[in-house]
Amino acid sequence: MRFLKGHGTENDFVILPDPDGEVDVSAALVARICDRRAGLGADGVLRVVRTKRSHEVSEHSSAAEWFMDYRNADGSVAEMCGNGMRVFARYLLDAGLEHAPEFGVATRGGVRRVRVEPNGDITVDMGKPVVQGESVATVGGQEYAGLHISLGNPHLACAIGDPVVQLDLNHQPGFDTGVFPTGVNIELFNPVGTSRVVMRVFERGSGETRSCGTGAVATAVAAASLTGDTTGTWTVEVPGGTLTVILDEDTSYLSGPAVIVASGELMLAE
Ligand SMILES: N[C@@H](CCC[C@H](N)C(=O)O)C(=O)O
Repeated sequence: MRFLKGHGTENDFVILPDPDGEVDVSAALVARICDRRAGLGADGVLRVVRTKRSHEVSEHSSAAEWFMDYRNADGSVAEMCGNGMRVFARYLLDAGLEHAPEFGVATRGGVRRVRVEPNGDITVDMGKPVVQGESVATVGGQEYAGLHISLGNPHLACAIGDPVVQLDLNHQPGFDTGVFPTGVNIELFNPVGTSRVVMRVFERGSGETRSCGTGAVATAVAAASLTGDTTGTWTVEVPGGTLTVILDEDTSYLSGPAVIVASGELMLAE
């Protein structure tokens, strides 16, 4: 099976081109591919399927030619992946399967529009974030309050007083399974000056990653709410780089770099 490897601010993905939807990618295979010692190593897998060949998207998604079949490193599926979408778009452009400056991609969370910026960065229209209430994450015995926000996938974004660089995110943080029955992506952030935050994330299905696009948008929403704003441009610094989030009245945008770093033949099989 042919593969490519790419990343967006070091949130890294294995890309599996499967235009006709012929490959049955089991959870076990995804977990083996993402294993950083016995496999290629990645935070997730992006299977590239023609929307009309996918059985998972609704009729209105057929407006987009391509479906991003996203899987977490443990093989679980997710509705949306912001950095994955930017890397997926880079692949489509490099392969000549889509053309700049703008096109749509189908996901389990609906169609997302992507745009190529003059500097090569890729921007995704992430849709309107939905604040669903408040909840609490527990890290190292410490409780942190935050906002429950949906970007298609679930997030708990917590502003904390302790420096995020000092947190131990080697273990699953605690969360309220009554509020998040299918799990949650947990962002911990420090506001640093005007419209800038430093963020770390523990992703559902992947553990700590060096960046999370949907998490960056959730973090911007939570940071903005502390200032009483709902709109504006936010710089989100993550261990793997810097992302820009724009919040407006109707939607949100995520921008940053996305690169393909390798391609080859995968020897792993079902
Ligand atoms: N890294 C992604 C989010 C991937 C999905 C997430 N782990 C989930 O299960 O919801 C991003 O860049 O948004």
